[in-house]
Amino acid sequence: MSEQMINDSTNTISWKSYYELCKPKVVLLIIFTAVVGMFLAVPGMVPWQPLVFGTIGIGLAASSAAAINHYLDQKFDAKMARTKGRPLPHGDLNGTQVLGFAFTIGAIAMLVLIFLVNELTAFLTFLSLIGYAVIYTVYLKHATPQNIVIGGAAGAAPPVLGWSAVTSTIDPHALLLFLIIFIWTPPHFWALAVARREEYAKADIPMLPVTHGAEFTRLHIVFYTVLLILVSLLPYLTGMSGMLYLVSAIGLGFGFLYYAVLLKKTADDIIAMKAFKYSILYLMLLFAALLIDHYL
Ligand code: HEM
Ligand SMILES: CC(C)=CCC/C(C)=C/CC/C(C)=C/COP(=O)(O)OP(=O)(O)O
Repeated sequence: MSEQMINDSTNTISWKSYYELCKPKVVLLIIFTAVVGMFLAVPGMVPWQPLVFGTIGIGLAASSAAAINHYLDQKFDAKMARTKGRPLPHGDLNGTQVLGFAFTIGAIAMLVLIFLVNELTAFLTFLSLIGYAVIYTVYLKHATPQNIVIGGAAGAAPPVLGWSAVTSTIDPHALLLFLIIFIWTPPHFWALAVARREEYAKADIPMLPVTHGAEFTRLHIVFYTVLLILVSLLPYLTGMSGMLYLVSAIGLGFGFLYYAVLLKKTADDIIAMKAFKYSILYLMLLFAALLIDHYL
């Protein structure tokens, strides 16, 4: 192989690795919930500046948080099959490269939000970034099985960030969207954690199925899913959304409950992974329903 070809393939690997640091699929859904927040903030079309610069700023901040999480978690990631192939434990990038990348895109995010969106959105986005990348990753994750319940606040922030990008306010309706993602996070994560409990135990991370057992966690998944169905009715009950949203929320919610109850009954890890995958589809479709309903 020529030197040129080796260089080309090394470059491809490193671009792929930087991309992977951003947890692109998670960040894409985060961006979608933020954009829905933007659209719901106004009756007609969102002005293009907060739409474009808000999306870039929030997306880069979330990617920066994800890259910092890769840096701070590298020793734990190396111990789990699901995460040991990540760029740091796998040796594709070194710590300096990862931190350099995270701080660069984090700084760009902040500059874009401060100068091209508004200071409130920049401040709230910074809080979310620190909330996930530092408070959750360094402290909560290793301190308590309630880690993701509390840490979920950072992941639930994007609709509030999107809304404030457009209006420069923290709107009570945006807080309803926050609440939905906040309550969605435990069943989303615990479904995966139940299936991967042995790996979390091996890495010594006190996730709920490790500290309180799989059965207790499955019960909590059912409990939070019922709570999620109730909370998801609030946009309709407060007059923010209409019939299409209500029907979608109920249908999607009972779909989630079906998996939660099936998981409780069967205690099957394959069902746990199905419930986890459904949780992602659920959030995507619920926010799509909010968006479509807004323009009906
Ligand atoms: C504290 C909060 C959260 C925790 C602990 C959590 C945990 C996880 C974990 C462990 C995975 C598996 C990743 C993998 O296999 O590499 C995952 C996947 C995923 N999460 Fe979450 N999550 C949280 C919040 C969120 C939020 C707020 C969103 C979006 C709004 C989200 C969207 C996703 C998506 C789309 C995936 C699938 C990624 C893929 O297939 O590569 N998560 N989550
Ligand atoms: C807007 C903004 C700045 C928000 C940042 C929020 C953000 C990127 C949330 C991601 C949530 C997530 C994937 C948690 C899993 O972490 P984990 O370490 O438990 O999972 P892992 O084992 O897969 O790394």
